[in-house]
Amino acid sequence: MKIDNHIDEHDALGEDHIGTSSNTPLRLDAFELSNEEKIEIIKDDVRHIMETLGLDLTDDSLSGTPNRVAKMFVKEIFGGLDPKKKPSASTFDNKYKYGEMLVEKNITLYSTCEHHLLPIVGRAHIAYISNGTVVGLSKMNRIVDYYAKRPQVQERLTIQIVKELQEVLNTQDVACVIDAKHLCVNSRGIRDIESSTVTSEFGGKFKDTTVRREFLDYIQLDTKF
Ligand SMILES: Nc1nc2c(ncn2[C@@H]2O[C@H](COP(=O)(O)OP(=O)(O)OP(=O)(O)O)[C@@H](O)[C@H]2O)c(=O)[nH]1
Ligand SMILES: [Zn+2]
Repeated sequence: MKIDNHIDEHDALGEDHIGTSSNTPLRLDAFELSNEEKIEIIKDDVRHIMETLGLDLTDDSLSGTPNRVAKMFVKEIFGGLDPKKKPSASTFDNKYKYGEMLVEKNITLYSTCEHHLLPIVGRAHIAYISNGTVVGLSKMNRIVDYYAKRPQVQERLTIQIVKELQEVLNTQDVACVIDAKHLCVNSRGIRDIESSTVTSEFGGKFKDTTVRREFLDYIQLDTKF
């Protein structure tokens, strides 16, 4: 079981099928269609859903919706399924010998729940301790955005962000906390508007309680979003 154009270096497809990896579960033929071909197919699918719901697609407010939704899926909210969109993370030597943790906090997060295809909205907080390499600050926000733009569960998203940065920075000493609202919980089903979900992944030195505490103190998790 192998694909040539795999979605990123963490995605060994075989592992997904036994449910033990943090990879996005992908079909073997995930990369056979171009984005334009995907848009054409999804457009028909959305039109079919709308017509099944009884909507009149000749109405000028609705007629453009299938195309609009298809483009939004492929190019925007699920754009992180396209490996070409993966941000290249510029790294630099830690010439200044900065030895403390660096925290990039309150990174705006928009993702989509893979169970209901409803939005997940929140904040990601990242920390790392340099092992000789530093990464451009904005690249951390870009990595969050790339992995968020997929159908996701918050647990997997958190782990994918940490794994990516561990690779970019060549160190295990990376941590990520995500605090997010799931509209599938807030706006339907149980309809609990107040609840949010916190997930975390602590690698290397962040497994130490004092180091972890320092990170958590910096991000003060009562941040509202
Ligand atoms: N673990 C986890 N669960 C999630 C995430 N996003 C949504 N869910 C949950 O996925 C579950 C899907 O459960 P189902 O019982 O199949 O779906 P449902 O009948 O729509 O459930 P309700 O939301 O309770 O109405 C729900 O409990 C969601 O709250 C996530 O990121 N992580
Ligand atoms: Zn959901």
